[in-house]
Amino acid sequence: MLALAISGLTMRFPGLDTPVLSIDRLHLPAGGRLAITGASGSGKSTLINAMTGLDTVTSGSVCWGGTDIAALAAGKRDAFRAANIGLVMQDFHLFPGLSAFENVVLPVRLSRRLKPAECERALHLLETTGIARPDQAIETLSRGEMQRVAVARALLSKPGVIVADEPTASLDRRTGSEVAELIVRLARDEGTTLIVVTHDPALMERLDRRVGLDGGRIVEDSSEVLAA
Ligand SMILES: Nc1ncnc2c1ncn2[C@@H]1O[C@H](COP(=O)(O)OP(=O)(O)OP(=O)(O)O)[C@@H](O)[C@H]1O
Repeated sequence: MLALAISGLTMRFPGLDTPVLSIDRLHLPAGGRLAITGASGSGKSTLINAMTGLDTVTSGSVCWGGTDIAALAAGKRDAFRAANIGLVMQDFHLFPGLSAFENVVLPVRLSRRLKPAECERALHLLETTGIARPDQAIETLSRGEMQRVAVARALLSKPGVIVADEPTASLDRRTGSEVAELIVRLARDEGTTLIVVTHDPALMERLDRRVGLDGGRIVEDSSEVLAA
């Protein structure tokens, strides 16, 4: 599991006078479970893109267990993300025309040959996430099942952290609640740090800390409220 230490982080975009994101300090211990909330446009996706290295930051540092990914070139950030960060997105990002199993192993297969142990782990993760037929075509699964496949895929390479961007937002309440329970349980069982952007109260209450954004700044931090 990985600890996160963000400091002096800003993200600016061309044509805008002020930074879209300005985070003085955000630390999360290894194994921590953090919810990020905030209104539309408050900077949640921009923060996720910065902390996962999907975007280049304007200034500041984003350290995962001692590696400052803000100081890495894009190619090295991509390699760090592939090795250390499991991503789960709102709209699943699965590939039609492939089976559930093929979707889980696709990111590894795109970079190198799949090892037999990874093949076994993919099948085990699909079983753990409640997918009974690994060879079922992905487009025939229910939405809840699709998100379960995306969770299994995120965990295949034993990442130190799972970052999920509104993972239950496109699911109905009951299915969303089941997926929320699954993500938190697997993060605990697999020993990964967990960071989730969510408005979902059922998911938020399963995490130990909530940070709220407004105008790209942290305006609320439940751990500081508790410490005060
Ligand atoms: N590439 C970009 N160029 C210019 N402005 C951007 C860019 N990306 C994001 N922004 C702006 O940054 C602000 C924060 O956007 P962001 O997508 O991070 O918000 P969000 O909290 O994730 O919103 P939502 O909940 O609606 O997805 C918004 O005002 C958005 O218009």
